[in-house]
Amino acid sequence: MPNPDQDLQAPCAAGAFPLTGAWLDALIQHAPVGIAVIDLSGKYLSVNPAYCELYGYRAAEMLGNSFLMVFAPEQREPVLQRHQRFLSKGSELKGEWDVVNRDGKLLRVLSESVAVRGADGQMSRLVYVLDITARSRAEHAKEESRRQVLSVMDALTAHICVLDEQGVIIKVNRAWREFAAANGGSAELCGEGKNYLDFCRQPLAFADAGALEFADKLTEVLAGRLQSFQVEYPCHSVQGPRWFLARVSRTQDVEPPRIVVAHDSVTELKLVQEALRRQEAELRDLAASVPGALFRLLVRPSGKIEFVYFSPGVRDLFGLSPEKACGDGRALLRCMAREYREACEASLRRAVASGQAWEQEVEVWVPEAGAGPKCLQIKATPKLTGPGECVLTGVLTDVSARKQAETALKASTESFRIFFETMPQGVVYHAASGQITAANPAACALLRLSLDQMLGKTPFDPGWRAIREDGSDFPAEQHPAMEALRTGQPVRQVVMGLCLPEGSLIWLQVNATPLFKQGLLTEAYTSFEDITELIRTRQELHRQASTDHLTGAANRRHFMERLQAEYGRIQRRPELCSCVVTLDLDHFKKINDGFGHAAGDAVLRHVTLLMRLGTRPLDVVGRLGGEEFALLLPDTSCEDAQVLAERLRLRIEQNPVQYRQTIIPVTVSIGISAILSSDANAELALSRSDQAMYAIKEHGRNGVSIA
Ligand SMILES: Nc1nc2c(ncn2[C@@H]2O[C@H](COP(=O)(O)OP(=O)(O)OP(=O)(O)O)[C@@H](O)[C@H]2O)c(=O)[nH]1
Repeated sequence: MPNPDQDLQAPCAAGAFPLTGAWLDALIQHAPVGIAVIDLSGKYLSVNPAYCELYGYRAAEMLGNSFLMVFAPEQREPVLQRHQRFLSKGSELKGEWDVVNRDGKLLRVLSESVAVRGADGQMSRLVYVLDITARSRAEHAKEESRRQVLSVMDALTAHICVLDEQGVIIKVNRAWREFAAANGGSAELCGEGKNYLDFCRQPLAFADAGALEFADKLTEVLAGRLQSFQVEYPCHSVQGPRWFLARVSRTQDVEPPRIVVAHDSVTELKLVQEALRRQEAELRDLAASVPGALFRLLVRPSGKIEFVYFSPGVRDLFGLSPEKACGDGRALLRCMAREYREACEASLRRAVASGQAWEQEVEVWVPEAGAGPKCLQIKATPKLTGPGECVLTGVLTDVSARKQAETALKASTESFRIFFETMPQGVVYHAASGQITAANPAACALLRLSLDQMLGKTPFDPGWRAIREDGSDFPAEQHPAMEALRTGQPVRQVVMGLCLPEGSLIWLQVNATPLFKQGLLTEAYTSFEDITELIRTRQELHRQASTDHLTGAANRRHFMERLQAEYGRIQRRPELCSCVVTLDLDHFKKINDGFGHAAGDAVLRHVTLLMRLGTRPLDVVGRLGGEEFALLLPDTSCEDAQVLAERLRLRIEQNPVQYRQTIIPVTVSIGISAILSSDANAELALSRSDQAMYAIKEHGRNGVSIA
């Protein structure tokens, strides 16, 4: 805007214009610009057509009226003052003004004034007015647009600069300035007025070797041979990795041409891309390491099923590449028998409808992927992705081996069950506690018990009295099952007598085997068979072999065996005391001779019976030969043995043998000896008792003597 004060200080040039009325009128009427003459008070003295047209008034409406009519009310006072100061002091008055035309429309005018003196000698102002509204608006719009461009540029996070065709930086935005300031003072090198091309050609300008390539391409754009290009480059800082995308483009339809360079940070994008790439790589590794094949399939709203992903494992399963498997779903279906296809599709539809996992086992036949049918397990999770559209992600696993094992196991289990049920041997399973968990029918039959009566019982149950072959108790903790559970070792061929609830005694041969699960001893089973007949036969044979057939007493060999065993026991435990007794019939020859040999035999049986009756079951009554007998008295002192012998002697004496009608008196001579651990052998004790017995013979017989 012109400075009114300055304008008014200018010297008045009114005297320099020799105007006459006619000349002035002609000038005003024909001038292409608006011209008016305004007197000191502000009244129009003259207006030309162009002036009237500019403001939209007729000349009659203006002449005689104040020129302030074309100003907005708030401008009128200062405008009038300037007008009057101009005329009173004299000067040029020019500048741009905002005025208002008759329609109230705002106009921008350029005016220039000169002071002229009229014929009456009064000073008037002659003003030339040019409508510059359009130009002003255009300039304003341009300025506005420029400001907008700059503010937009400043608002952008991209670093932007505008170059001229020589590469000189005309404008940079705020981000550019800030980045330049924050990165090693490059503001001096790439600020406004600097040549950006020169900057790019410096080593380490903003990137590495890519900078030269960038500069070359920029040169092409500057020369107009390339419209635009973009290049991504790393520009890492101490704070971390950074990447930028530089975009260069040449403006079109703008003169002179401008080149816009924008550097966008794509670090975040790059990091996300990098993370995605890593994730995808991990997923690929995972997919490759998963046995079988990962897959993803899409069920369209139309019901169409499309495989959209397969991991490379599909090649092993179907002999197809992942691409082929995705592209040709039918190739997969062709590998399935019809019933599997239908079952598979039905279960898939159910999973999609319910949102539940899709699980199915199918048998496939893939000639390309090796011989024989395969059993594949499908497991997938559905996820709705849109109305009626569902994606299922899952895994296909070859479970043929497992299936075969299951089938084999099933067959084996069935075989075992049949075997278990029908085998003649009894089989009983014991838990680690010893409790019976299973028993086969043979076991029930052998033990005369129902399954219910057996389950839960242990060898410690009082109802199970077990004995050894020698008649001694078989402790429950030594039961083969308990032995196997305790030691983890199998126990073989143990003979066990079982006193059954009904009272009978059966003999079993028992084997026990520990069973392990994952290295832990969890149970044991016993198998047994009835060997009662065998044992009885054996016992009979033994009895026969060890028994004197006439009297039923132990024969000499058996008696000596028992004496030997007792001697061994005494040697092991010298604190114990056992005795051996020798008993010889007195004058037996006379009985034979007097009553006959049969009567002698009867006497021998009679004495044996009395010996049996006078001793304990664990004592051994033996016939050593002829009319000589012996007793083995375990855990018996010499005193006790003497009492027993005396009682026996008396009983024999007082109970003569009745043979037919004959009473045959019998007496015996008895010798006693302790079995000493210090003896060199078992026979020594017998020898001492013999000597004691012979001593009695020598002293009249029918007596007892201790060695
Ligand atoms: N009836 C019978 N007699 C037998 C048997 N074995 C041996 N004898 C007889 O037993 C008799 C034993 O006689 P001796 O050795 O002289 O003894 P003893 O007559 O009892 O005289 P002392 O022993 O001195 O009192 C013999 O006559 C044998 O024949 C047998 O199994 N049955």
